[in-house]
Amino acid sequence: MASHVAKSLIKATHVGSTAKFDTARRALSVGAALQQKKTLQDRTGKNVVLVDGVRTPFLVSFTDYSRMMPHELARHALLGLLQKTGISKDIIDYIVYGTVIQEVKTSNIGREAALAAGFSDRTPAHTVTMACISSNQAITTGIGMIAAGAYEVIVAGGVEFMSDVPIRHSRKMRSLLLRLNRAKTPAQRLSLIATIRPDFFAPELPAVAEFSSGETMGHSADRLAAAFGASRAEQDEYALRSHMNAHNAQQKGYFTDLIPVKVDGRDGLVDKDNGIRVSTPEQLAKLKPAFVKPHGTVTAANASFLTDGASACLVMSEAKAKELGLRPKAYLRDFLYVAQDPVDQLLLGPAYGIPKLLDRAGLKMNDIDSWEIHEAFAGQILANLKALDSDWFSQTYLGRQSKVGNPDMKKWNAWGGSLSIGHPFAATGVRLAMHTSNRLVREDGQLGVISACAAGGQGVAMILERHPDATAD
Ligand SMILES: CC(=O)SCCNC(=O)CCNC(=O)[C@H](O)C(C)(C)COP(=O)(O)OP(=O)(O)OC[C@H]1O[C@@H](n2cnc3c(N)ncnc32)[C@H](O)[C@@H]1OP(=O)(O)O
Repeated sequence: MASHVAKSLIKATHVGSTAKFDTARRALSVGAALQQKKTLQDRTGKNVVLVDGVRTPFLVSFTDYSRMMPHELARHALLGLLQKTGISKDIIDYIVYGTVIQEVKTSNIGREAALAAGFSDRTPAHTVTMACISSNQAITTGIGMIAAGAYEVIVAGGVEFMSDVPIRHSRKMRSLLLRLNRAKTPAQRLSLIATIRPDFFAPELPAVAEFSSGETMGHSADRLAAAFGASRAEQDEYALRSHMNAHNAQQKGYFTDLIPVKVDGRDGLVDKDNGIRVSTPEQLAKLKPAFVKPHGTVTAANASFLTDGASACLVMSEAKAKELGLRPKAYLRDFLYVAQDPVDQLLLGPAYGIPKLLDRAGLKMNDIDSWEIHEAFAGQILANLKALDSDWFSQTYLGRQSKVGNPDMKKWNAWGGSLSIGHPFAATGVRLAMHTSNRLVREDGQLGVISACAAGGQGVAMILERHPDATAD
């Protein structure tokens, strides 16, 4: 850190630019405060930075966004990013965008959103999907593109829209309709129509469920919580903590990643998350199990709720950010993906990813100043915490000699998490990155870890390091 600051100061002095000198001086004072803390080596040769990021308010599905289309929400995120960073569309080389449940008409939603936002038709865009870690995948795809020297300026993000999902005809009906389309004579058509039976009309609704096992995420979370001995009371307590932390952060105006959305037909702007709801332990205890009935422990309040929302962030090399006069939030220092048994360990991504990431970076739990861990379910978080603190789990599944231990819970999701803020699957990764970056500034930290589980039994872990120029606005 100190050498980086010194280099930028020397460079600024050489070019004689007042603005650059001010930036370097500011960096020096922040850098001096941070120099006692650990700094990580760049692994890409490009010092890739997260310049800034935004998200639409995350709304409970079937509320204010319900009449929109997902690419419109994504368009707001892209335009909001341009407005917040003050950059021109023309400098964006490539857009990588995540979505999980695709709207069939806009399957490459990154491209449709970019066109709707008025980006040049010469700006390529592709859509990635990796369940709840899709926008992490978008960010890390961008890092790879920059590291490879293919592109310099990347927009990464994601959108999820649970107020409208594709509902299919049954397989029998689909097959019939396709064959009808190919029938050559009225007689052939009539004989096909004569095969229709009542069960042809049963629609296929998409489920938040694992394809390979057929089990819903909620059911799996309930089994996981039971396996790790996370009680209903502990889950409710964790969920309440998430809502209280989010409420506090919302009241203090910490969610500076939010960009307001104008929704047609609605007065005013949508400018805050609407799922944050501080309840009481008594109210929470009254709720019935949502998935495993009647004895399960996962309820509507200790599960993340179905959410609509979109996010976008700007990723480039540090040198490019300097050239453009931008003040990055954080270095994107390292990342990795993990995959494990999608039946019994479906939601244990953080328990696998965090130790591996820390080991690779030579860090311990207490080197981390800010944890932003996706809260799919309170029971899933508690299971991951118990796994991280278990020698048995570490020896049996991670090939480590001992556990990595417990994080300092004061540093864990201090602004709430997906349980309270919401979880539009493919948009959450950017929210985690922005809350990490902004918390590092407000809490005067240096290193932040993001981790999340995802359907398919996969997971991500990433390390961000505060940039000396970062502000929390
Ligand atoms: C890797 C991953 O991320 S996997 C995770 C993927 N995400 C999921 O699987 C989403 C899981 N969540 C869900 O499917 C749904 O939110 C469910 C099934 C849990 C709940 O859905 P619904 O039943 O529609 O929830 P709804 O909002 O109606 O709440 C049910 C009840 O709980 C109450 N409730 C919900 N949240 C709270 C809260 N925080 N405090 C107090 N009460 C609450 C509601 O008021 C409602 O009470 P009522 O029945 O008296 O009106």
